[in-house]
Amino acid sequence: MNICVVGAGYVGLTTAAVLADIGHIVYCTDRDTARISSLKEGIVPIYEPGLTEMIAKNQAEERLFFAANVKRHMMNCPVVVVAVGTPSAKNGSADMKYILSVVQDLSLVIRSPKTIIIKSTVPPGTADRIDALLQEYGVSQALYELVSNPEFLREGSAIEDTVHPDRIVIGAANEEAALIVKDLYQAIETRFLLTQRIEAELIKYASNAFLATKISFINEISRICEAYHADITEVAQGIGMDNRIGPKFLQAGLGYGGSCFPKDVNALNYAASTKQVKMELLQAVKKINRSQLGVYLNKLNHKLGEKRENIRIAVWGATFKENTDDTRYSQAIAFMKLLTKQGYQVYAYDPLVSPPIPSVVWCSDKYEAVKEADALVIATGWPEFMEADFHRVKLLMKRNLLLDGRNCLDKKTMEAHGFECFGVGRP
Ligand SMILES: NC(=O)c1ccc[n+]([C@@H]2O[C@H](COP(=O)([O-])OP(=O)(O)OC[C@H]3O[C@@H](n4cnc5c(N)ncnc54)[C@H](O)[C@@H]3O)[C@@H](O)[C@H]2O)c1
Ligand SMILES: O=c1ccn([C@@H]2O[C@H](COP(=O)(O)OP(=O)(O)O[C@H]3O[C@H](CO)[C@@H](O)[C@H](O)[C@H]3O)[C@@H](O)[C@H]2O)c(=O)[nH]1
Repeated sequence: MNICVVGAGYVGLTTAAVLADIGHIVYCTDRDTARISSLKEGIVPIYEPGLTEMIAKNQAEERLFFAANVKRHMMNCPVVVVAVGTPSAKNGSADMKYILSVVQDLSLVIRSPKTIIIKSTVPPGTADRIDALLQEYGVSQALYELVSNPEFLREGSAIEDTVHPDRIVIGAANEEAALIVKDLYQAIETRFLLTQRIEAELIKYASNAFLATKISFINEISRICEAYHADITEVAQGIGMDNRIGPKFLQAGLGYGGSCFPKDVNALNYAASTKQVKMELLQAVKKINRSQLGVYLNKLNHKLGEKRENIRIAVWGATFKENTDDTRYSQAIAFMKLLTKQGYQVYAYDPLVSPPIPSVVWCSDKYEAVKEADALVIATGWPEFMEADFHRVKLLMKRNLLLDGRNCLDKKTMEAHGFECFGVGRP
C-alpha cells in the first residue's frame, strides 16, 4: 500500500520507518524543507534509538522516501497519515493550526478515494470537525474515510513501542474503514480495539492523563515517605506487586515533563471545560507536578544555607527524560531556571543537548560540570550518570551534596563515596 505520512517529527518519522519496514511504500513528507533535505541525505534530525538505522535500511530498499511536496504525495497516495504537532495554546487547549493547515491542503487534492488517518493527539470531536470542514471546502464525503488512530509510543523507545505495541486503537465511523487501517498493521502482532472515532480520541487523552496521575500519586506518596523516614522505592515496589496496580510509572522524581503529558492534561481539562465538566483530579495532578520542583529547591536551599553568591550547582541532564534529545517541558530545565533565579551558579551537562538558558554554563563533559561544585543534581536518569566514576566526582567537587532527582543511584554506595545523598522520598 502507498502511504503518505504528513509530519516528519518523532511520531511521523517512527511511523513512516515502521510502516516501510513492514512492507509498505511510504512517502514521509514535511513542509520543513531543511528537515526533508537532511533526511534525504540520511541525517535524521532527532535522536531516537534504532531510528536512523531503520530509516537507512528502508531508504536503501526503496520503500521509504522523503519529500517536501506534501500535497503531491497526499494526492497520489490512497492512505494519508497525519502526524503533525498539536502543541498547547495559551488557554491550555490543543493548538489546531497544523492540523487545520493539513485539512486545507487535503481539501485541494482529494480527487480519488482516500483513507485519512489522524495519528496526532487531538481533542474529542476533532474527526467530526474535520469532516465538516472538508465538506465545507467542497470535498465529497464519498471520496474519503476519516479514521482516528492515536499513537502511544514513548520517546526513547519509539521503535520498540511501535513494533510491539500494547494495543492499536482504531476509531472509525464504519467497519470497512476500520478494516483498511487494521490491514495496514497486519504484520504487527497485538490486540486491536475498534471503536467509534470519539472514543479513540478520548482513549489517547485518558491514557496520558492516567499515567500522569500515577506519577503525581507516587510523588505525593514520596512526600509522606520523607515525613516518616520511609523509602519510596520500596513502597512503590510493594504497591506495584499488586497486579491491579502494576509496577510501571511509579518512579518518584522531579515530576513529569515532555511534549505530551503537560499539554495533553491541559487539553483534556480544556475539552472538559467546554462541556462544563470539572476535572478535579486532573487539577490536583497538575498542582502536585508543579510543586514538586519547589519541594526539592527548598531542600537544597536548606542544606546549602543562606548564602547564594559563588555557590555552584552542577546539574546533570537537561532532556525531559533519558534516551531522547527532546527538551519540551523538561523538568530538568525548569529546575535549572529556578536555581539561577535563586542566585546560584549553574554548570550543566547533558549527553545530547545544551539549549541556551540565561546564566547556565554548559559543560562538554559531566566531570567538568562538577568541578568546584557545592552540590550535584541528577535531573535526568541517563544511564551514563549511573555509571559515572563517583570517586572522581567527589574529588572534583568542593562540597558533598548530591540530590538524586530521579532516584537512580544507590544511596549507600554514594554515602560510601562520602556524599550526603538525598533522593526523592528516601530517608
Ligand atoms: N512525541 C511523542 O512522543 C508523541 C507520542 C504520541 C503521540 N504524539 C502526538 O503526535 C503528534 C506529533 O507529535 P511529534 O512530537 O511527532 O511532533 P513534532 O513537533 O516533533 O513534529 C511535527 C512535524 O510536523 C510538521 N508539520 C507541521 N505542519 C505541517 C503541515 N501542514 N504539513 C506538513 N508538515 C507539517 C512540522 O514541520 C514538524 O516537523 C502530536 O499531536 C503529539 O501529541 C507524540
Ligand atoms: O515512573 C515514572 C515514569 C515517567 N516519569 C516522567 O514522565 C515523563 C514522561 O515519560 P514517558 O511517558 O516515558 O515519555 P513520553 O515519551 O512523554 O511518553 C508519554 O507520552 C506519549 C505522547 O502522548 C505517549 O504516547 C506515551 O504513551 C506516554 O508514555 C518524563 O518526564 C519521565 O521522567 C516519571 O517521573 N516517573
